[in-house]
Amino acid sequence: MNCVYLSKHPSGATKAMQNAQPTASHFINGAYVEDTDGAPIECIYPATGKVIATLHEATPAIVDQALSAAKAGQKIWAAMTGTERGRILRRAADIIRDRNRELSVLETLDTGKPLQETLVADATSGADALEYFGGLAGSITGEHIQLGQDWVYTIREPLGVCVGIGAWNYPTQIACWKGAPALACGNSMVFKPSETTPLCALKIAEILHEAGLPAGVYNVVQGRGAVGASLVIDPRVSKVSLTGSVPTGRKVYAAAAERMKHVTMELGGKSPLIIFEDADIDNAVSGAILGNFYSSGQVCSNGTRVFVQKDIKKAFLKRLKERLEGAVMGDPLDEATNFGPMVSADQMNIVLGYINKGTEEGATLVAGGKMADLDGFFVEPTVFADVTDGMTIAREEIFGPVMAVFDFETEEEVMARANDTEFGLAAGVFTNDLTRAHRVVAGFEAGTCYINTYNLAPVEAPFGGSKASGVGRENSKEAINHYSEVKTVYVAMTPVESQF
Ligand SMILES: NC(=O)c1ccc[n+]([C@@H]2O[C@H](COP(=O)([O-])OP(=O)(O)OC[C@H]3O[C@@H](n4cnc5c(N)ncnc54)[C@H](O)[C@@H]3O)[C@@H](O)[C@H]2O)c1
Ligand SMILES: CCCCC=O
Repeated sequence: MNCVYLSKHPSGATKAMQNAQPTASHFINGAYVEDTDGAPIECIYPATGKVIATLHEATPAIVDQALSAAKAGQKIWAAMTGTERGRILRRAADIIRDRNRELSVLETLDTGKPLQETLVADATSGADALEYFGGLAGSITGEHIQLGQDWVYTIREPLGVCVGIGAWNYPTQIACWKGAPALACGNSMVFKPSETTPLCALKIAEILHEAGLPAGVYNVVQGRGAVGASLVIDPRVSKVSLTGSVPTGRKVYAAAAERMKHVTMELGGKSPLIIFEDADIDNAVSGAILGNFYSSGQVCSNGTRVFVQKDIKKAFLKRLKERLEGAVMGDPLDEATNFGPMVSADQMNIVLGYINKGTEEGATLVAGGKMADLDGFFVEPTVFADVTDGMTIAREEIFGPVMAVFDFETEEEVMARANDTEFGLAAGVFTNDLTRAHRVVAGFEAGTCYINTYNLAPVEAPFGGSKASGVGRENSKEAINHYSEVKTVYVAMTPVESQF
C-alpha cells in the first residue's frame, strides 16, 4: 500500500479515518491498483502544509488498464435495465450518507475546507446526485412518433466510455456530478481527479462497487494534465466532461473536437452580483458573503463582481465589514471554524498576487488583504471597494476570497457592465422589485442565475455556463441529454415507393 497517511494525523482526524483512507493510487476494474513507476503526487493538507499521503501518477499502462476495464464494464452495465442500474446508484447514495462524517473529514483533508462546510455540502451533494440520477435511470427512454401508417421510434443510448476530469475545489461532488448521470445512462467512466486533491474520488469508486456496481464501470486514475490529455485522445473514449479553468477547457475541447467526441465543459467565471437600492441590505450582504467566501472563495460560480447602487454603498460596506467579524479561521477539523485555507501554496500566492494588483491599480482595501497569522495557506477574507471595470481584479478569475465592489447608478448601465466579460457562468440580483428582478435575469448572459440568493446548486436544477464558461449542463434531466444520444428507427408498414 503506497497511499499512506503519516502516522501523526492532523488534530480531529480521528481513528475512524484509518478505515476511510483510500488504500492505493488508482481504482480500476473494481479494485485498488498501485504502480509505483508513476511519478509521485504528494497530497498536502492545506491547513498545515504537511504531506498526508503520497500517490503515483498513472503510467500509460495504468491508463490502458483503466480504459480497457471501462470498455468491457460498459457492455455489462448497459445490458442491465435502468431500474437495476438505478438501484445500485441509490444504494451507493445511502452508503455515502451513512458515512457522511468520515467522507467529510476526508474532503477536509484533501481540500482544507472547514468540516462545518464539508459535512453539509460535499458527500451529501454527491449522494443527492446518485439518488436523483438513480431515480431517473429507469425512465430514460426514447419516443414513438406516428407518421400515418408508418412510425418512428427513438432509442436513447449510452455514449460508451466517458472520461471525467476534475478540479480541486469539490473533489467528491465533481466525481459524483459526472459519474451519476453517466452511469444512469449506461455509460462507464474513467475519472481523473485533480492532482491537488487525489483522495476523495477513490472512496466514491470504492463505495459504488460496494453498492454492487460491476467491475470496470467506474474507475479512478491519478495524474496531472498529461494523464488527462492522454485520456481525452484515446479512441476508446466517446465523451469528456471537464471541470476546470477556461485555458484547460480550450485545450480539452479542441482535442475532443478533433476526434468528434462529446464534451461537457464546466469552466471558470467572473460572475456579477447586482444589488439594487431597494434590496434588503442584510440579505444582500448574506448573498455577497455566500457568493464570495464559501470554500474560502474557491467556487466557480462566485459573484466576485459585486455591483452596489450608489445610494446604498456606504450602508452596504458598513454592514459587510461588521459581518466579516464573524469569520472564524483556524483548524478546519474544528467544527467552529467557518473559513479555511487556500487549497495550496500556489493558489495562495496567486490570490496574494491579485490582492497586490488591486492595491497597485487603485482599488480601496476595505477588509483583509493578507495572509492570516496561522500555519497553512490562509488568506483573509478580502474586500476591495471603488473597483473600476478595467482593473485586473475586475476582469480575471481569482478563485480565492477576494470580493470586488463596484458602484453603479442605473439598471441600463449596470447590465451592460455586468455582461462585459468573456465569462458567463453565473449572475445574481438582489432587489425587491419583482418586475425588475425578472427583467435583469432575462438580460444576463449567464447559464445559472439567482434572484435574492446566490450559489445554490440543487441536483434538480441545471448547472453550467454560457460564453467561455462552458458547454453543456450538469445536474437535472438536462444532464441525461449530455450523456446519451438518440438512435432513430423508421418503421415502414407499406411497400417502398421508389422513383424507378
Ligand atoms: N463550472 C464549474 O462547474 C466549475 C466547478 C469547479 C471549478 N471550476 C473551475 O476550475 C478552475 C480551478 O480548478 P483547477 O485549477 O483544478 O483547474 P485546471 O484547469 O488547472 O485543472 C482542471 C483539471 O484538468 C486537468 N488538466 C490540465 N491540463 C489538462 C489537459 N491538457 N488535458 C486534460 N486535462 C488537463 C488537471 O489535471 C485537473 O484535473 C477554476 O477556473 C474554476 O472556476 C469550474
Ligand atoms: C455552487 C456549486 C459550484 C461548484 C463549482 O465550483
